[in-house]
Parts: sequence; structure tokens; C-alpha cells
Amino acid sequence: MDPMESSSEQDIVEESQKLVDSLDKLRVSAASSSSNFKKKPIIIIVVGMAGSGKTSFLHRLVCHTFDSKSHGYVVNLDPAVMSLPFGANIDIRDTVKYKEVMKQYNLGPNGGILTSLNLFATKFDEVVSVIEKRADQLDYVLVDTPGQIEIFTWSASGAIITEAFASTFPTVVTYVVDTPRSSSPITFMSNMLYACSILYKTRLPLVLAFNKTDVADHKFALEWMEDFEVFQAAIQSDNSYTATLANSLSLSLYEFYRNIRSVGVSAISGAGMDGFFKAIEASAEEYMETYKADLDMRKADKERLEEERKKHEMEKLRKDMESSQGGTVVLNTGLKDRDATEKMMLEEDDEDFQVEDEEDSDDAIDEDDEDDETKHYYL
Ligand SMILES: Nc1nc2c(ncn2[C@@H]2O[C@H](COP(=O)(O)OP(=O)(O)OP(=O)(O)O)[C@@H](O)[C@H]2O)c(=O)[nH]1
Repeated sequence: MDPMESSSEQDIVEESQKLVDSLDKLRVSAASSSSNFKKKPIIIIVVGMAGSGKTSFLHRLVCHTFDSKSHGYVVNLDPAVMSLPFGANIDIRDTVKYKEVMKQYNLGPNGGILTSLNLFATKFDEVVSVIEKRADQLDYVLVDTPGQIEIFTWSASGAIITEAFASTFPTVVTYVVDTPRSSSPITFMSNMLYACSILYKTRLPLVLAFNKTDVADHKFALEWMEDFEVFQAAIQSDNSYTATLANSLSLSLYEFYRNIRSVGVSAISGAGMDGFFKAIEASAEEYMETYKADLDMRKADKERLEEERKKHEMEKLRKDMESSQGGTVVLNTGLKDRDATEKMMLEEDDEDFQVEDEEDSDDAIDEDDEDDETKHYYL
């Protein structure tokens, strides 16, 4: 059954291969779209631990943009969410049926969400072009992500989606923290380490949104971030191994704390929204000054490496041709049916010049139902 259409049965291996190919293609198109870069809208990707209040927070952002007469666009990337308190302009659930994916691929809930996101990522260039068409009328694009944070932050599709956004618009990641639950220094440290890893993985500006401030003030967190001695004093009474580790990490994270923006918000009461949008605007400016330049540099590096690789391959091919002195070179890697290969070479002898690369060669062999891997260079 095609999970994108929920129709007839198909081969799972074939589907997976197609998926990998599409992801590769998308990676290339994301990398090459820098020429279309737009300064507006700002993409706000909302991530956070399960239950931290991402969806409620996004709902609050939608209400705030509406009230302040700015134009928002909402993208939902959580295929497993039952109902959303806001209307999403683009919803993964309209394209991928999460339960069908679970059934077809015989997966559990997390595998189902991950595969749904992978399938959706293969179409993400279309999502970006829809937003590009409306770019002039939009101020913000608000992106909700799956409840299980790692499904988005540590998956290939999450990286592809983030990269596709970041190469076309200024993009800011918002990490939602459950403030009441982070009042324990060890939980706080786990959250900060996660936020830090997201910052280094995405290489995008990050805003820490301490949510649920209607229940617990986030002042303690700001104090811990500003002065590691206050944090160490809070953890002093705990002699466990985790506490000692958190203690030493507080020093290491000092640089991270200095470079990110933190705001206290409440998705329920709406407190802190102005401060949050100020942090987003400042981060978007920072994106243009620092992150965009870095992104362009990384892209140029990637292109240079690809160019070098091509040159190296051509040089290798030229040397092979020279050493064969006009004859036929057969690169044999585990040949089983020698006669069949010789026959194949003779049949194709008419060609003036023909080079089969490794991929083509593999295809041909697959088609003929042979498992030999043979490369021929005809001169
Ligand atoms: N008091 C209070 N509760 C909140 C706030 N934000 C969210 N909640 C509650 O926290 C719970 C989880 O909120 P969600 O918005 O579903 O959190 P989520 O991160 O989207 O959850 P998953 O996507 O399922 O992981 C709900 O019961 C919300 O009502 C807040 O600012 N204050």
C-alpha cells in the first residue's frame, strides 16, 4: 500500500530505496537553493521535550500574531497528533497517514512517526515553494514538531527539513522548556545539554522559551545561567554522581549560556509574548549577519569538495585508460561467471567510446539478475 495515498500493496525494500534516493535529491536541492534566499518570513521551528507545551505555545503564538496584525503561517510536522487547537496551513497529516505507515512497514509508534516524517521530507521542496510564493505577505512561519524531540532533532529528515528552511529564509529554533519540571538542577542541566546539542547540530540561532511561568517563575533558571556559583550552590547538598557531573558541566556550558537568548513565557496566560518576539527578531538579524554567512561558506566548501572529487575521479579514469593502452580494461570485483562477462564485452565491442560508471554497471547487473559487479572501459 502506498502510504502517501493509502492504496495498493508495494514492495517495502523498493519503497525504502526510493525514499533514500528522494532524500538525497532533496539534500542537493536544499543545498542549491541559496540563490532564492528571502529575508522574510522568519521561520520559527518549535522543539522541546514531550509535554513541555510546544503545541499550546504554538497556539499562543498564532493568537499573538493574529492580535498584533502580523501574518503567520502554520506548518504541523507531527503526524501523530490527534487534534490541534489551531488551524494549520500545511499539515503533515494531510499527506501521510501515520497509522497506515505503521501497518505497512510493521512499525511501532515512534518508527511510524519517523517514517512518516521521512516520507514527508521527500516532498518538502513543495512546502518551501508554497511558502516562497506567499513570502511577501508573511511575517512568520510557525513550525510544530513531533512530541518525541529526537525524532525531529536527530533524524535525517529533520535535518533536511531544517536545512531546506534555513537555506531559503531566516530560521530560528525555539527550544521550549517545561519550567516547573526544570526546578531540579539535574533536570535543568539535562534540558540545557539537549538545547546545546540542538544549537550545535542545527547551527541556527536558538531561543530558550521557559514555558509555564504561570506555574513557576523562570527567574531561578536565569540566575543559574548567569552565575554558575548559584547553580553549584543549588546542587551542593546532592553527592550523587549525576550531581557531580552536572556541577562540572555548569562551567562548560557558560559559553553556551552567554550566546543564547532566554525568555519566560506562558502558553496559557500569554505572558512574555512581546519579549519572545523581540528575541526572535534579534535572532533573525543575527542569522543574517552570522549564520547565513556560515551557511554560504559551508555550501561553497561542499561544492568545492564535490568539484575536487569529480576531478580526482576523472584523473583516475584517464590513468586507467593510459595504462590499458587502448585495450579493454575489466575491473573485476568477485567475478563468478567469467564467460558471461566476456560474452557481454564482445557484444558491446561496436561502441567507439563508452564508459559505464559503477552505478550503471550495478543497474545492468541487477536487471540481468546477476550478482557480479564488473566495470568495463571500452576504448
Ligand atoms: N500551566 C500551564 N500549562 C501548560 C502551559 N503550556 C502547556 N501546558 C500544559 O502542558 C500539557 C502539555 O502541553 P502540550 O501543548 O500538549 O505539550 P506538547 O509539548 O505539544 O506535547 P507533545 O507534543 O504531546 O509532546 C497540557 O496539559 C497543557 O495544558 C502553560 O504555559 N502553563
